[in-house]
Amino acid sequence: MAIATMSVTTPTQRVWGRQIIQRCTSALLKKSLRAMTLIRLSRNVTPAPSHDDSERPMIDHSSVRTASISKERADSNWADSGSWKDFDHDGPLPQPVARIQRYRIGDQIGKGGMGLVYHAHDNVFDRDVAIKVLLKSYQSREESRERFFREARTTARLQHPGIVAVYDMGISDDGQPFFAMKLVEGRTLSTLLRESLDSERQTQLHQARLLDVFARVCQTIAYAHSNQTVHLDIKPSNVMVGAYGEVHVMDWGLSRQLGKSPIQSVPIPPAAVDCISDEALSAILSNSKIIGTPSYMAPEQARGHHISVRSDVFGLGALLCEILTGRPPYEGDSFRRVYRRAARGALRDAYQRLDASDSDPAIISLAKRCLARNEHDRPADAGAIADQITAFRESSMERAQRDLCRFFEISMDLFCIASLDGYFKRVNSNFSRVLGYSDHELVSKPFLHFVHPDDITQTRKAIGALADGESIAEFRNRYRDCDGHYRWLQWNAKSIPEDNIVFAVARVIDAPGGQPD
Ligand SMILES: Nc1ncnc2c1ncn2[C@@H]1O[C@H](COP(=O)(O)OP(=O)(O)OP(=O)(O)O)[C@@H](O)[C@H]1O
Repeated sequence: MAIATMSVTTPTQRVWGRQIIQRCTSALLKKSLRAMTLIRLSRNVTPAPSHDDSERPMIDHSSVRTASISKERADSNWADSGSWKDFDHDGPLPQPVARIQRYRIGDQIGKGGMGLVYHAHDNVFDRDVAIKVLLKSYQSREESRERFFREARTTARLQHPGIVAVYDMGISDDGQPFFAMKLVEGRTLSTLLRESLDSERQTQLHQARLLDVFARVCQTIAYAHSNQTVHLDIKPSNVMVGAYGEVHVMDWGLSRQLGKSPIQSVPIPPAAVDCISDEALSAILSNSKIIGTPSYMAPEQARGHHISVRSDVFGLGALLCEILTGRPPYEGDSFRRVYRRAARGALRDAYQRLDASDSDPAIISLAKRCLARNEHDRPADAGAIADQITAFRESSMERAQRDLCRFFEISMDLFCIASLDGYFKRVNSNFSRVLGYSDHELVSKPFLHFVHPDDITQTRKAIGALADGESIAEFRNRYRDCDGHYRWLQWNAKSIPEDNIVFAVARVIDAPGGQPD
């Protein structure tokens, strides 16, 4: 393999030569870094929270919202964010904070369709927890109380790292139904998606992280499916991502145990969806007991037909659609418009947006299959989607590793990965061609061992700058070859401080006479 030895002669050519070196080396660095990033993600390395993260509130206050049902659902854009539950609306009166001897109740951290969620301290175990209290307007209704406790029981029964642990449930000292659960300190996926749209963080890296979250949601739902449980309300606001990357699927309030707790919904005939007036449709829907969130809902669920694990598969497809395109499958300026689209399975717009996204075709195709109008055309269950995501990530990792090896070996340059503690971790074959040492000799001694004594100080300075997080360091130094001669190298390096490593590319810039040109 050729070794890059520039033999430029005139000053103009020398400048041009340096520019080429810089351009080549930084392009190579960029490619290798991208490959390494994919490898890190595929290995499921969870980055430590950034400074950005630590400065945010620990709890996602942005998802506190008023969940209104009946009247407001008809004329607001509620369908984009709210759940449409088969129970009645919340009253306007403020709810007194529940009193429970065991817990010291703190700030309200969220409000859902059925309850208020508080930060609390468990005096018995001396730990912080979240406490959900049934909304006051439902407290007198036996059906609502039963539904609320069913949510607690279902969540407690499903024991999985992706589902919050429920610690306790009961009636507060002042008569309010409540349950206590693990406090998730993090943000909802809807907040993360909003951030990625708002900022320049809509990068390949960011999308890969979101796909990682999606894969974990699939695994959690797969576990629920293996326990005959369907969630039926999968959407970004029901996924919480903790400060250390843990992913929780929240809000099992609408879930059903297949065969045990069927939904007694009243099917809506296609003619009703298409032809009747908005008012008549509202009246039918109020009595239909259909559950879910129309923007993310499978057609059979929206029409009140038989639901199955494949209805959740559609919900996962809807989640993936929002990750890839920034928007859910169905949108509209009124609840009823969104509902009609969901009931008809009007997915053309979603498919077009998916096709236009710059995501990998394999992932786009998976999203479209999950969103198939006919449930039998969808993957069989969440486990099947999790398998496909895993296969995709593994093949991405293999590709990235292959790319990295290729960059290493086809490079005309000396290409290495070094750790900030002063050792090469990996060098390409050009090192031994230029310097004459074996790879083993190069990686087993500190790299300063090979550097000319007069260049050690400035080499240390460059490494120090990289360790301090400076992005690219360019410098020159002399390396001693196995015959005791020194070769001038021009370096371009970039550090990945969180992994304690440096990528570096060097070119030999010996000029006749042994001086750098
Ligand atoms: N265990 C928890 N730890 C931290 N925050 C929580 C926890 N449970 C819920 N929350 C917060 O409270 C909010 C309301 O949660 P809840 O489950 O009542 O309803 P929701 O899923 O947001 O809404 P809906 O029931 O209308 O779909 C959540 O969006 C979340 O921000």
